[in-house]
Amino acid sequence: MKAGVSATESAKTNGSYNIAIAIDNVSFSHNAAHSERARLFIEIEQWHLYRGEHVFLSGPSGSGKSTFLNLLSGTLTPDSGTISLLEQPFSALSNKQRDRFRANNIGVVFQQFNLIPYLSVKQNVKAALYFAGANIKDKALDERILKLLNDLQLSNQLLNAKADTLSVGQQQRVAIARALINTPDILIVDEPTSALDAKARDSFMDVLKKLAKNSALVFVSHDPYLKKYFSRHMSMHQFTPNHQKVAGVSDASRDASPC
Ligand SMILES: Nc1ncnc2c1ncn2[C@@H]1O[C@H](COP(=O)(O)OP(=O)(O)OP(=O)(O)O)[C@@H](O)[C@H]1O
Repeated sequence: MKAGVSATESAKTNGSYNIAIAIDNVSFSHNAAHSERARLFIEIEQWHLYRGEHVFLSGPSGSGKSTFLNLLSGTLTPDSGTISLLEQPFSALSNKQRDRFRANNIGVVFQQFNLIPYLSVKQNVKAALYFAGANIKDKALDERILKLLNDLQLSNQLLNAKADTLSVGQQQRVAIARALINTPDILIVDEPTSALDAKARDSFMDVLKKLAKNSALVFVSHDPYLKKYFSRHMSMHQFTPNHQKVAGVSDASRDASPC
């Protein structure tokens, strides 16, 4: 059992919960004192995402997408209301428990990938296992890393290459491997395809959708082309009703069944 989340973990083992993310009456705004920019107000009465459900979130630059993702991953705290992941309200966890919960249950792919440049591909992926409390000397983990990298079409020869020697597309795949190695129930992916050409973008989406099949996936992108991969679409302006109107993207649409 993982520290501080025993009820959640036992539910996870039994597969007894279906809602991966639940948001209730949340409001948030950045501290105006720290910003001369237009102030963003996020207000969400009720929102949830099921296990295995994949949602496409869009909105123009500055509309609050990254802020929303930071609320979901617990790196920002709402001013009011509750965000629960796997039925665990974040507010009930200490900082240490929150870090461990995040490492065990949430995979994040950042816009800039955030790989550790001087570590190898293998070491970057292993770091995620380490933070989740795994015994990284276990040889079986090396097999798991290799398999995942192969699934992501990364050559074995790159295993010991330093992250800062990789192409952008290769870095992106390592970032996905790092996010998926703990088989997270929740996957948060922020603008991952901006550096890819059309062919690489399609192949990336196919692999991501397949590997994230059982995870709740929140996928942020400016690229309307990618909407076709998702049956549920949202625009950030649904969450910012009292902020300036955000142009461009249609309101939520949702299939009855998960993607
Ligand atoms: N730490 C902060 N303090 C104050 N304001 C902030 C902070 N971070 C973001 N903001 C403001 O909140 C708003 C939303 O920013 P955010 O980065 O969430 O938008 P975004 O939709 O992710 O943009 P992009 O697509 O360019 O990444 C912007 O007006 C931004 O200036």
